[in-house]
Amino acid sequence: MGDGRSGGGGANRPAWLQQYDLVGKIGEGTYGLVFLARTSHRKCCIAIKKFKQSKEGDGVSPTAIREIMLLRETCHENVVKLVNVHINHVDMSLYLAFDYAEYDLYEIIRHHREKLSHSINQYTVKSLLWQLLNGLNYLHSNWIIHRDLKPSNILVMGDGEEHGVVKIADFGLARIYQAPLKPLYENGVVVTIWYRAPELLLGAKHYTSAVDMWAVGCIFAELLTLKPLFQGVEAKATPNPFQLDQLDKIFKVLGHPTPEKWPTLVNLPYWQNDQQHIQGHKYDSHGLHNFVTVPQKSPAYDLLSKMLEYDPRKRITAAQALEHEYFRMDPLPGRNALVPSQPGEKIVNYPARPVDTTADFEGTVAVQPSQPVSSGNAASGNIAAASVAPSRSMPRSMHVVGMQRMPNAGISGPSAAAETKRSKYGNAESWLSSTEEALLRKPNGGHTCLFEIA
Ligand SMILES: Nc1ncnc2c1ncn2[C@@H]1O[C@H](COP(=O)(O)OP(=O)(O)OP(=O)(O)O)[C@@H](O)[C@H]1O
Repeated sequence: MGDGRSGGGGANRPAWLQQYDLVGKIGEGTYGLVFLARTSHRKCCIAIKKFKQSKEGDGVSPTAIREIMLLRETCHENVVKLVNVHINHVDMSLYLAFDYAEYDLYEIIRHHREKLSHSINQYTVKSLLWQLLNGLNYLHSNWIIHRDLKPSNILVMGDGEEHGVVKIADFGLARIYQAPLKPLYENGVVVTIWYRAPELLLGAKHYTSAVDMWAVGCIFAELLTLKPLFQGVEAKATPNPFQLDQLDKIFKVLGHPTPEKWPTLVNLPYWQNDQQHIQGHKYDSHGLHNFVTVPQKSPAYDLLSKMLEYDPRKRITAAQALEHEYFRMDPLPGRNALVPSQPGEKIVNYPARPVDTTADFEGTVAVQPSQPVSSGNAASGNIAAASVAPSRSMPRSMHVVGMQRMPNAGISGPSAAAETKRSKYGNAESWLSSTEEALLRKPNGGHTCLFEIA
């Protein structure tokens, strides 16, 4: 690399970008692009997530910056490490650099379904779930609710010291997305609703960490069956349209929710307002046992049904789930989820992440001068301080997958408008001292309750 494609090229490259050699684009989500890069000195792999600008071009909000500062403080083996943050003052776009993970649950499940045509072994399912719950328990204990858990956000490390270790990605980013970054509905990007909890689908105004446990239940079922459990068709109006089809899919499996079993159901807006489809329509439950491959009397089934409990206050918490009998019986969960479960069992070789090597970065300017790449972690709270994770596995193969080439915005210096924004938002460190965010509310029935949806 270092061939000039890496973000505007040569000597003009902003200081922070010079520590990375771009390999290519590895993905595109609702809010941005994800790139694979290597640190120039140590050749560690890094995933750089670039947030696209909203149509209004509002840039990065103070709330987003404050939120990112909090994310930089998180440190747990099962939570992906945010190693660096950069803001491009030219257009106030945001770059977050994370530890790179070769696999994710979306691709692992897909590989089993489409290539191997056999289920994921019990040890791997249990180890993936165990680690996911450990990471989630850490986040919830630190008042962070993910809000967008789905298989593509659950990463798994490739070859190396952390082989087979699960890393939760994209946690806390929902708060950054809220404003001013907007989802790109107009560009045809689909927001997955398959893992969304019923209370949110029914218009609940409060998030609790129980929404993440619902998503974990859906992911657990998908690991067992290789198929998404509730595959609703998304309603596309903005903002927050009523997702009737998703509720329909859930009710068909789990039966109609009742105020007897879920007392606060009667307060939910869509339960109150949509008499015809929701209250009035009676669903006969087909029963969860008809959709999953584990016996109804097994600990796995018991845990799954506790995760898919309608009433968020009764839904099992991550801490409680970790204590469940399922994790105390053979096969016991392990740190490397990808090793064979029994001697003699064949190891599954999952495909390396495809990389579009034709894509390139846009030029960027750091919030403050970056420090040289070092092996240690940077001082916390320093938004642009460079810190690079210990060596990561390199992708085993690189190939172009025919994605679109990114436009190159260039780095010709900030515009007057950008200068105004820089003076408004550029002093990132000042946000660290700001503690006025009402982060802590009383946990509700064991679940962390943090967010109020506008
Ligand atoms: N740290 C990382 N290492 C390796 N791949 C990553 C990393 N973070 C994200 N990815 C991958 O990049 C791709 C795009 O991720 P991104 O989070 O932008 O979108 P998404 O999860 O597919 O959708 P959404 O935007 O709706 O969350 C996904 O395949 C994801 O697994």
